[in-house]
Amino acid sequence: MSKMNWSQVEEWDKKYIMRTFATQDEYTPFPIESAEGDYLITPDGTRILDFFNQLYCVNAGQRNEKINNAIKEALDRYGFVWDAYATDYKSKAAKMIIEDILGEEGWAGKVRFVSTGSEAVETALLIARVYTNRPIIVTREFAYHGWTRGSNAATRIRANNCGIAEANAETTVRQVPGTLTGSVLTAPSPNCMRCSLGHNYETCKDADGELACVKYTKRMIENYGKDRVAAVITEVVQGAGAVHPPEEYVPQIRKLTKDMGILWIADEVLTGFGRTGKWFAYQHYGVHPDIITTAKGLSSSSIPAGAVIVSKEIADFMDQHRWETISTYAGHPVAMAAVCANLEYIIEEDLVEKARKTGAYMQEKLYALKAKHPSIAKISGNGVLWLVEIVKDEKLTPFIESDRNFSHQADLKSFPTKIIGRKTLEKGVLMGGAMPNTLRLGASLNVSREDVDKAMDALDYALTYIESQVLQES
Ligand SMILES: Cc1ncc(COP(=O)(O)O)c(/C=N/[C@H](C)c2ccccc2)c1O
Repeated sequence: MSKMNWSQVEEWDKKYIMRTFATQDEYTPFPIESAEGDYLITPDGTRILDFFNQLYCVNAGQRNEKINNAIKEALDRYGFVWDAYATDYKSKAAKMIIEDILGEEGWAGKVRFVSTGSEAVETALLIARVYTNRPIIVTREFAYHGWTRGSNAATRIRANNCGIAEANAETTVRQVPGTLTGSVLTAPSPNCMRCSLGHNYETCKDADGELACVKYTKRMIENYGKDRVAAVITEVVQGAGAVHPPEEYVPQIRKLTKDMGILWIADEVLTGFGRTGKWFAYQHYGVHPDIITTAKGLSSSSIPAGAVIVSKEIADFMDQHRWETISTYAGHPVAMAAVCANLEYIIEEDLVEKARKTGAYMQEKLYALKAKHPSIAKISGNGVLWLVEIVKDEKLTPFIESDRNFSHQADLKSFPTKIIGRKTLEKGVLMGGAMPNTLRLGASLNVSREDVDKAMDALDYALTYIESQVLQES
């Protein structure tokens, strides 16, 4: 039991900290006293299984011993030096990424470290624009690429873009004035179950097998002028927007960008470093991007770190030019020590293969639940990142009609993902999703089979409850 005065912690938390996702009146502190593996421990000693894996970012598990020891060792020497200086940790981290992890593919040239995923995307967008000398970026519906001005201009989560809204009031939300979306085009998301083009996976491919959403993307770029477009940026699996693409999508986006002389940025902030059962999610498709952005699993969030990985061609070009971005903590020596230890741990423990095997087990368990629960319409995913579409009936009616285009005006408590989250917490499991009708499941890459079973039992309990509610209403 903690000796901390937690009522004081909660009082100060509520009194002095600005909160998001809720008004101050709606907000109630959720105190966490410590964390371990896949568990969060509350001040009264309750252990909660975290199937959010925080924000799908603690790949090596909480308080990983190897990473913590490396941080302690680094603290014997550092302090802090900014990115202008070379340190053993930063150079080793870069070498491990380019040679030890990506060396076999042969395309990756250099790395630039930053502190967050948004900064990695900001850097990638800057590099893509200066390298091509073109202004336009193509993003997709429901994309999440960060909250900073450039990365948020490529984000298409309406609730994230829409500024502020009063709680459940029918007032119009107040947009963020001066948002920079003008230089970003929006292509359709490969969201087959609720396709914005009115297709479904069976009907959308043309005689050559091209997906309708890819054809639309091509026509949109042609209409704008491909010589004005710097890059297409994609999450390989849309994390916040919760969309796992059909297998044809990524190879067709790679072909489209190569054919049109446009860069492909793979935003692997959430999917990178083993999350999907490969080092990077693009590797499931036998292609490679021109630029990767990453964070989260780069250090397993032990200390904030992000990175941009660019091709040899882009690295050679940038090497011949003076250019400037300064992020004070980029390449922080202690963060780089954590990155090195994290990558060594993933390699030594073969976490990527463990994630792949856990993915097969989770798929089996989820399909067993699908056979039992009519509210599960679709399961998609791999590794330790799974999406579960929740519906009201066999006509696939969503509980929340606005679905991925919800705004913060909505009654957030009515979202099935929030209802399910409240019920799984009764069983000691944290679970949910940012989108109203789509659960997103994740844990550390070395989550135990017992903990997967515990999460599935909690989900079974929650789905039974939500289906009973639908029956009562009908
Ligand atoms: C593909 C991608 N790119 C960039 C960023 C921005 O990284 P950051 O936060 O600046 O380090 C993120 C962050 N994900 C957010 C926090 C998320 C994840 C799951 C559900 C809801 C939200 C991301 O997923």
